[in-house]
Amino acid sequence: MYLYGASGHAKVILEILEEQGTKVAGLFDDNPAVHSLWEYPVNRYTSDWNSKITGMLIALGNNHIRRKIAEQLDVPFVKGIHPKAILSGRAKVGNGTVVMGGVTINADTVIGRHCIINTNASVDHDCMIEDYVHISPNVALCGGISVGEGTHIGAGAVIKPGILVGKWATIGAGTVVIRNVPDHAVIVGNPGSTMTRK
Ligand SMILES: CC(=O)SCCNC(=O)CCNC(=O)[C@H](O)C(C)(C)COP(=O)(O)OP(=O)(O)OC[C@H]1O[C@@H](n2cnc3c(N)ncnc32)[C@H](O)[C@@H]1OP(=O)(O)O
Repeated sequence: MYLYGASGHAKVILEILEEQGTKVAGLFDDNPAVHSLWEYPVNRYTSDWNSKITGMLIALGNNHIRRKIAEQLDVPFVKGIHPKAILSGRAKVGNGTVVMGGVTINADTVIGRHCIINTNASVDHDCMIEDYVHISPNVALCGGISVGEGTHIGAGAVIKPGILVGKWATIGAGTVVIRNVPDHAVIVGNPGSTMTRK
């Protein structure tokens, strides 16, 4: 089992895998100055590794970069689920996705591939979360919400039931979303509205 990315996000994923009892052989990072993370070796990735890798998670928080790396690598992706996350037996989680400690995912919710469901987030019943989404710490998604590919929901945001959030949108930290969000929008505040700069 290997991770791609040797940042702070990788530290959290490493500890999930340690808790799961999954043996991690090492990490990859594009920065040639990085040779280890804790006791784990960090290598540069080349296609020679493809046949040696039986499980991989991409430990990169940026949704665009995570998609780029996922599309480049020809390896099997696995999921990482913290033992102290609460997952309904009727929820589905795609490969490449990580679910951090304290998360709750309720019935009939579907989470796509290469998502991050971060510490203490709550994703309630009947939600549909597409690939490469990051749901940050302490986010509350009520029931029946859809979140499009690549969207980042900032820490502590709250989204009202049944809301549709578009693709590659950004919801600022602490935002309260009460209306549907178009693709690529940046929404902040309470009630949430399009971000403007002075
Ligand atoms: C484990 C982990 O760490 S997971 C990582 C979780 N990360 C997050 O939750 C970060 C979420 N990111 C944010 O909230 C950011 O502020 C963003 C993406 C919404 C905006 O970032 P930037 O583009 O750098 O915007 P910037 O900081 O220049 O702010 C622009 C304006 O919007 C306002 N603004 C920015 N973010 C917010 C917010 N979350 N809520 C309300 N207003 C905001 C600013 O006050 C500023 O207003 P002003 O021009 O009147 O002073």
